[in-house]
Amino acid sequence: MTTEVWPTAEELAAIIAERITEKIAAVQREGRTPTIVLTGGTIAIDAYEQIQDGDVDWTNVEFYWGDERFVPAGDADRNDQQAKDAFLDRLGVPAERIHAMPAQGAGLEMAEAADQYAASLPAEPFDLVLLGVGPDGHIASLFPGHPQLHETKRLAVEVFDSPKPPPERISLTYPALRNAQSVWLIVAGEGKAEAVARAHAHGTIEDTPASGVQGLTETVWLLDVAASSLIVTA
Ligand SMILES: O=C1O[C@H](COP(=O)(O)O)[C@@H](O)[C@H](O)[C@H]1O
Repeated sequence: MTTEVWPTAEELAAIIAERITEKIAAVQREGRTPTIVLTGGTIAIDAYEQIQDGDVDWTNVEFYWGDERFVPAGDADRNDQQAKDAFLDRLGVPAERIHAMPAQGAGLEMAEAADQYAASLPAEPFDLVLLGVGPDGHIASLFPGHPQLHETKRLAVEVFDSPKPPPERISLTYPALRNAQSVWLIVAGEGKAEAVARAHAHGTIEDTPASGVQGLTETVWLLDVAASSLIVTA
């Protein structure tokens, strides 16, 4: 695991935007179609807004989500809509490359929606999973103390009681999130400092879900100074 710290949230967002573009370009240079799992959250959206064309074929990237709010398609609360508004539409990513989680109102119960999404995931590891971290240490929609933390079979699950609104969500589980070459946890702000410190020290998945996800090749924490301020170094 590596941790990189940047002076401000603005600088962090710019670096995340650059790194995402570089990662996608590198996978495309290998002759493969990159598979990227997007997160919601404040720093993620700030970063997405700064993503530029770069040396990337944006028509040849598969985008998935780590979690989604189970509200109607197009709702401003949806993580997919926020990403479309921030960069996917601007860069011309075709609809067939955007693997959004099913929305409320599409005729599926939440458990069916989760299972349908799980069935649509690639078998090969994702190239990159991006994860925001909540002040309580949650990642995707895996919240402290919730039973979804212990799911070992299903790759996506329904969440009926998210402590952060809206309450109904779908989330990838650890088995899906860990099936990734690179996992980047992106975190800004003092309000996240305790959770970040726990994940760097004695945190468990029960109290700090962010402790429980590692990439197959790399796990990188990208932080601003405020979010890193309580990490205890030996
Ligand atoms: O609800 C969610 O929250 C987290 C973190 O969001 P933030 O605004 O505190 O940065 C996010 O990672 C997750 O995808 C989202 O659904």
